[in-house]
Amino acid sequence: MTKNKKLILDTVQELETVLSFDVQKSLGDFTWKERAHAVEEEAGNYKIRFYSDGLNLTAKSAIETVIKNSIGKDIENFSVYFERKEKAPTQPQKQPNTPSPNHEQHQHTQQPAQKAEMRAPSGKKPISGVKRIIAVASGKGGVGKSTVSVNLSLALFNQGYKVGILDADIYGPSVPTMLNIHKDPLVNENNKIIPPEAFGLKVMSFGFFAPEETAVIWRGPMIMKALQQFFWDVDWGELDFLIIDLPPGTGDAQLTLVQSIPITGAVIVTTPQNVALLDAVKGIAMFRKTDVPIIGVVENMSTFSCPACGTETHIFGSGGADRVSEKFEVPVLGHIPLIQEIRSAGDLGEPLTTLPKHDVRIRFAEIAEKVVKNALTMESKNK
Ligand SMILES: Nc1ncnc2c1ncn2[C@@H]1O[C@H](COP(=O)(O)OP(=O)(O)OP(=O)(O)O)[C@@H](O)[C@H]1O
Repeated sequence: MTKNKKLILDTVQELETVLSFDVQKSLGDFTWKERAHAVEEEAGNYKIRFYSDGLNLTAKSAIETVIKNSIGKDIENFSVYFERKEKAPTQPQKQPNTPSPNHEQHQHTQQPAQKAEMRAPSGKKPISGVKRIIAVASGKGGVGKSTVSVNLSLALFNQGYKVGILDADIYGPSVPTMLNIHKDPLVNENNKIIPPEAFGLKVMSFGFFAPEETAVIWRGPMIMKALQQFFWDVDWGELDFLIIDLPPGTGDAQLTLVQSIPITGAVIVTTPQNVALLDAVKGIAMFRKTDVPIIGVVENMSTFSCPACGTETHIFGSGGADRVSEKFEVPVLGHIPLIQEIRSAGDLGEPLTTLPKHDVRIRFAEIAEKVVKNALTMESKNK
């Protein structure tokens, strides 16, 4: 039991790295570790004692959600116990039937936690030298998000921009393979990580640090800490665009990520199937709620080109991205066909956008032009 209490306290104290900037700011003069100061256990119930001096209800709710998301998977019965560290100079008269101002207890016994509001905090921290950050997202895995991230990055590079790509997909970091990078990043004299370069792109990926088989055991706080290092401890130099290949889905990792840095806009990747489109819709909703503009939708694997006769078949249905576009008033940036060459180019680390005059290169060039145009429009609106 004692061991459990220590483990819970250690885990909670590590959560500082996943707090939004708004909550971090509201901690004031107390550090997170000072506030999350003890864990008590009685009859299998764990009480996490937290000093809440100066915190408003929104901050408390966000703190509860962060704690619940971290330890709620492993421990069923726990409560966050908010109390004052410093006694108020004069204790107010206690009103009948009002709770004591000194503590409020929030029990989490099999009850859904209060959902923290999905609002983008104002305190986003820019990445030094990076002019625009574009998130490439999909509601579901395997739709070609990394393929689009890599080829879009190269298409922007082909148009003369300075481009970096950050592979934030902890569960399937495929960018190093797709760009054929097999060298480990070095650290410069200022202790900044130097991103390896491939085909003119600066590249950073979880894949450099965690082999695929170990990546899945990383827990939320570790992932967030690593991501934050990728934002602010990498020597990105001067970039016109940083493309971030997000992990698939719309969970807490994605949410924290989009709330940490000022994202110019998001590109949503989908395939024409209904199920993928529903996931794309969730992705759009997440970005809208966090005030990140949608640059547009790329429909991947839209048609199958028969390598023998060249016939185009809509094997996953058709018009999906157009339906999303109409419903949410977001532009369609382009359609990429399902062709075996894209898969083999990905496996070999020779992206098709590096080959002159290839149809896929032309399609991504058009997508990149629209991305630049829309991103610049968004940027000027924000000024
Ligand atoms: N248009 C395409 N035609 C043929 N193969 C494709 C196409 N797009 C992607 N692929 C292949 O599909 C597989 C999954 O693509 P990719 O890794 O880009 O998807 P993802 O959405 O990033 O997946 P994950 O969620 O696992 O990160 C890869 O083998 C890739 O080469």
